[in-house]
Amino acid sequence: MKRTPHLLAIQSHVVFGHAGNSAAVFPMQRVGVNVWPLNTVQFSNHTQYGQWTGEVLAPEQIPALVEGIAAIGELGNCDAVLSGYLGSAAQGRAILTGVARIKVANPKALYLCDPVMGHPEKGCIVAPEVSQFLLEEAAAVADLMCPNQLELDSFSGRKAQSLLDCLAMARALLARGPKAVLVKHLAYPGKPDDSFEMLLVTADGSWHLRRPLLAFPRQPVGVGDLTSGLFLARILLGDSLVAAFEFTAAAVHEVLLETQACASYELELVRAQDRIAHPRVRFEAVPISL
Ligand SMILES: Nc1ncnc2c1ncn2[C@@H]1O[C@H](COP(=O)(O)OP(=O)(O)O)[C@@H](O)[C@H]1O
Ligand SMILES: Cc1ncc(COP(=O)(O)O)c(C=O)c1O
Ligand SMILES: [Mg+2]
Repeated sequence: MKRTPHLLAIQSHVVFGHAGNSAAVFPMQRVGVNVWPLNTVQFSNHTQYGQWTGEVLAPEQIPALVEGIAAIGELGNCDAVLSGYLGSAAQGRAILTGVARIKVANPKALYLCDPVMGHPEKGCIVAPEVSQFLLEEAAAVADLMCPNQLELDSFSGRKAQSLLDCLAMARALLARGPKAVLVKHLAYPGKPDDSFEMLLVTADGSWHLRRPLLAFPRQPVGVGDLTSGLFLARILLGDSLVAAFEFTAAAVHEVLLETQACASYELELVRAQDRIAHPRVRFEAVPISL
């Protein structure tokens, strides 16, 4: 029997609704991965509501929890680490310490870094030290990176001018160390208004994918976290990078269709669970080159 992969997911938790681990853990479990959630914050709800209660985990707790798993002899079973929103560069460095410890226990373990920087227009931006940490320290260690356009622009220090420009920017990030860069959400002058686009860039090639842009009265939150979680889960389950990319686009689109049909602001993950595991739609990743 094939072994079920294990994945340590280090990101935020919200009590109500879906963002961070609260958007990613259940879908990753639903597709067949054992998830070890390590919650960097526990908030009442995601920050786009403009108000919340809760606490941030002290950075030293991250390596301490990893050591606890090592002490019971389970760390070698960790196949991957996923990290998302960071409260501080110190929390980021604590994650890298944990990743290094896990790579000693299991040299094949993968690290996916979602370099969450938030949206200035949504009033959620990270400190410059966090952006700098992500580019200068996390990119060198990460096997996979999943920025959105804003994060890619921030890494490049300029705004993308075209699709080929996005490709060049993703390649520049790839050159800093990751084996693959998934741009979860493209934005560039000339992009068709009715499409939502993503890009996958690896040493072997680059692929572009389009899916329909759905209308929402308020943009749902947690879509990026769902995207990076499913992408890593499918890679652990044996998909190629391109197959994982296509699966992720389809499964996320299914969640958004369900969410739109329910006129819900929060992602309808429970209602969409069978569609996550077995997406009915399919989007093709089309090879592109400079
Ligand atoms: N097919 C779609 N139609 C409409 N909006 C979408 C679609 N797919 C994703 N979105 C929205 O696009 C945004 C996701 O991209 P972005 O915000 O750049 O990434 P992240 O979720 O990591 O912040 C979210 O606001 C999400 O709700
Ligand atoms: C607590 C928390 N975690 C993570 C996120 C990231 O969500 P997204 O996937 O939409 O970038 C947010 C967004 O508001 C949040 O409030
Ligand atoms: Mg995000």
